[in-house]
Amino acid sequence: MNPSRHPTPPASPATALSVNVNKVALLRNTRHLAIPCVTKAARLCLQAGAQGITVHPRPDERHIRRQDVFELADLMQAWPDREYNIEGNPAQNLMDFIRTLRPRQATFVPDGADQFTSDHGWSLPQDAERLAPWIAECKALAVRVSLFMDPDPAQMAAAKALGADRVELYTEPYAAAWGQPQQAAVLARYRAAAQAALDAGLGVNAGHDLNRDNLATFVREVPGLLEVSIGHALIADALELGYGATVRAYLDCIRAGMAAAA
Ligand SMILES: CC(=O)[C@@H](O)[C@H](O)COP(=O)(O)O
Ligand SMILES: NCC(=O)COP(=O)(O)O
Repeated sequence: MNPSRHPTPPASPATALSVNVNKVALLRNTRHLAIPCVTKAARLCLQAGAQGITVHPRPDERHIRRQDVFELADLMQAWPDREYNIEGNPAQNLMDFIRTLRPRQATFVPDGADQFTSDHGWSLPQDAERLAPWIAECKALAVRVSLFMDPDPAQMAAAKALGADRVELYTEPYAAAWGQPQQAAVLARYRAAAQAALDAGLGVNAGHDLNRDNLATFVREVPGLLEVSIGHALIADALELGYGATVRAYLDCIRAGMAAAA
């Protein structure tokens, strides 16, 4: 489909929304019926204005399978103004996808093969030596590199020194603190980590357990946020509201956060 014929998305907020479609694949994998369709979900999210699609093809293929990664790459060819973000551990299966598909962004996540979900970032400088060649290879392929990191200001300069373009702040601790007495203190850590990343010359992404309740505050409070990748809560909302209305609701949350920050 000619991209020029796609519906014009609403005015894009500075913070891009990348929809993670892992959980569409998880539901699909529970029957041999190819529904719900992962590429249809991605297309509907893009049509509603999502600026990107994210997948995390884990080695056990519990949700996103190799074929999904390739079919989504084909879909993204028709949306040249949107971004494809492939997440994974470069020590496992990620680099084969990067070499073959050259997505706009690769997000390095230090997950073990059988990990329940992502629950921590890289440790720098401890992980630096082994990450450096993978980062260099991605850069040589013109693939932007984002490192999944805990909100630790002290590690941001090392991420930049490694050649990373961005960091993705792991936001589960923020989501867990949402509405709790410690919310302000936790949010202050993310502000400090983002500012340290910006000071080091890194772009700032964020993700994990963001949702319609906690997103606007995070966008308002965290400086320089370029992208949020959101899957679990967004797909859960889409089961109730549909993909289009859900994506528009999340874009509204981002806009509200940007407006409050202005
Ligand atoms: C890296 C991260 O926080 C998520 O993008 C990750 O994809 C979640 O993985 P699951 O969808 O398997 O929980
Ligand atoms: N990098 C975070 C992501 O892609 C989605 O995380 P979640 O919203 O499924 O927790």
